[in-house]
Amino acid sequence: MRKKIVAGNWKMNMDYNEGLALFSEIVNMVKDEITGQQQAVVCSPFIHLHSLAQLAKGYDKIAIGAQNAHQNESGAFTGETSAKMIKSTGAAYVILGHSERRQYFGENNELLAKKTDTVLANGLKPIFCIGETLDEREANQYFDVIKTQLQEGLYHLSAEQFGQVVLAYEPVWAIGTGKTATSDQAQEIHAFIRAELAAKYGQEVADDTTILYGGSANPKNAPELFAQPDIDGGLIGGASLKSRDFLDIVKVFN
Ligand SMILES: O=C[C@H](O)COP(=O)(O)O
Repeated sequence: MRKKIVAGNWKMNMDYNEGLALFSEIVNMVKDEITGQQQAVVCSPFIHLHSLAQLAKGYDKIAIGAQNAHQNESGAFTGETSAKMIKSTGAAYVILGHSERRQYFGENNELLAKKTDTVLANGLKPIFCIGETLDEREANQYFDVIKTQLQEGLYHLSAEQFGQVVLAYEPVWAIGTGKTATSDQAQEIHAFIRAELAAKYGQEVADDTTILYGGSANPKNAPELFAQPDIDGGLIGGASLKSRDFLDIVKVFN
């Protein structure tokens, strides 16, 4: 049975103290209100990781993640953060290939394949993002775009390695725009992704892979999105910055 996950992506928000205050609220709510088997993950800026991991100690329903990692193990890469450093904070997940990294920092599938290897080698789980832009959707290229992102970014992994990967489908046109994919649109792509995984790795691996939806998800639309058979949770941006909204989304799986 695959894991249900609701991951918050704080992006470049929250100074150190604001982040700790928000996370403390989240931990209290998770502890008191989560009755299901779902996992809440908070992906914060690097500066918060260690402190959040300390606050989360002893609560298995909440885990910490980073939003990026360098592809090299260590070295002269001023300003970068390695997977080993992230692991040492107590974090368990790393978002890779978010569309903002692809768009603003030039991250392509080839680079993301290397980052995935480094993250896995350090015992972290990638939350690997894929999804089409508005132009690609309007040109009806979205299935091809997603297939290529999977092939070039992840298909070099063995089935065993792939078992550590969480996927996040994020249509770029729905991120931060208030324009959510309909549950039917999202389900169509999630089912497509799962069929692709079955063709590559077999049905068992496909059935065990958690595939999140991201893009203007909120407490109102999450119940319908998460009710779809192939949507196993969400990668939440804006709504993860408010503890009540984030928790209400996590609670959809109670
Ligand atoms: O990583 C999260 C996604 O980019 C979604 O962001 P959003 O919920 O603000 O649209």
